[in-house]
Amino acid sequence: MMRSKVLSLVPRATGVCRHMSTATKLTTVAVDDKTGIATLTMNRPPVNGLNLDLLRDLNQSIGEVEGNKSRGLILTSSNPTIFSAGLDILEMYKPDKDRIREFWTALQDVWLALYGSSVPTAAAINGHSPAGGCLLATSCEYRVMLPKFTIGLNETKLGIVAPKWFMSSFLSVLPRREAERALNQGRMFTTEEALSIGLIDEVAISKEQALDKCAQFIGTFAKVNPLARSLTKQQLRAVELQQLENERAQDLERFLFFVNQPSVQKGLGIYLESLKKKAKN
Ligand SMILES: CC/C=C\CCC/C=C/C(=O)SCCNC(=O)CCNC(=O)[C@H](O)C(C)(C)COP(=O)(O)OP(=O)(O)OC[C@H]1O[C@@H](n2cnc3c(N)ncnc32)[C@H](O)[C@@H]1OP(=O)(O)O
Repeated sequence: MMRSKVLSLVPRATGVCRHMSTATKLTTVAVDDKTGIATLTMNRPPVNGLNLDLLRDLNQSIGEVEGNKSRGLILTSSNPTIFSAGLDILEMYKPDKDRIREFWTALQDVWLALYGSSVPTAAAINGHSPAGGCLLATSCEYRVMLPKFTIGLNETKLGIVAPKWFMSSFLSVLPRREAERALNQGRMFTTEEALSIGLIDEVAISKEQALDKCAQFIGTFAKVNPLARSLTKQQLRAVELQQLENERAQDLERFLFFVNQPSVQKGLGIYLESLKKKAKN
């Protein structure tokens, strides 16, 4: 049996105010004593929407894994049908002007930390993974997904535009022609389609099997010099990482300008309503 050391496992607060800042954790990190692999689990009901609090916790947890000499990181979800619904639209709809800056900055931080992580990373995608969920999955080096779910960057379908660094992660996984078409169409892929196009690496029949397969992938580096491996990864990813580092401020301003356009706000409102109606039916 796996002996896990839970590094941070604090119950979630039941507060209802969406802008409430809490000291509670929306992620947990468990390190397997035998393999040394850390499993980072997102736990923000109902859909792991990436709000400011979850992004901050993710960033802190990735930092914890970097700091605790783990052999690798597996990203997954405690929700049995949703990996992550992507960015929490409530953060972007009628936003608070200070909080939205912190929100986007935290998202940039998470991407820089995950895409640039020095340890091998894998995503056990145990549920739907649209937009920001797909960003997290494609920031990892390996993806194992359960059947009958969907993954993709659907931004154009929402009338919004994925930033360049979302595209970079996508392009690090898919051939350019496929990535370009999927991005322009805002296409969501089923698990089977994602496998055939190369957006995911393997299909697993259960979360447990997905975690095993991710651990096996990380295990393939056991005999590779860790410093040589991590410097190689960082060199391969340096251009995209450096580009966001250099353009962080402009990227934030671009986002703020776009999100505050009346037409974008209107579109987000309609989309939120459609999600709520769907949830009621
Ligand atoms: C202007 C911005 C500019 C640039 C930004 C560009 C980058 C953007 C990246 C993004 O990530 S945008 C977000 C994109 N995400 C989506 O389109 C996913 C939307 N959600 C779904 O498709 C589904 O909810 C699901 C994830 C497939 C899960 O389906 P399920 O049937 O299990 O749940 P349900 O739809 O009933 O939802 C439950 C509950 O959660 C609310 N919800 C869902 N997704 C979001 C979200 N992304 N943000 C906020 N809230 C979300 C949904 O409304 C329901 O709420 P309710 O219970 O209060 O009705």
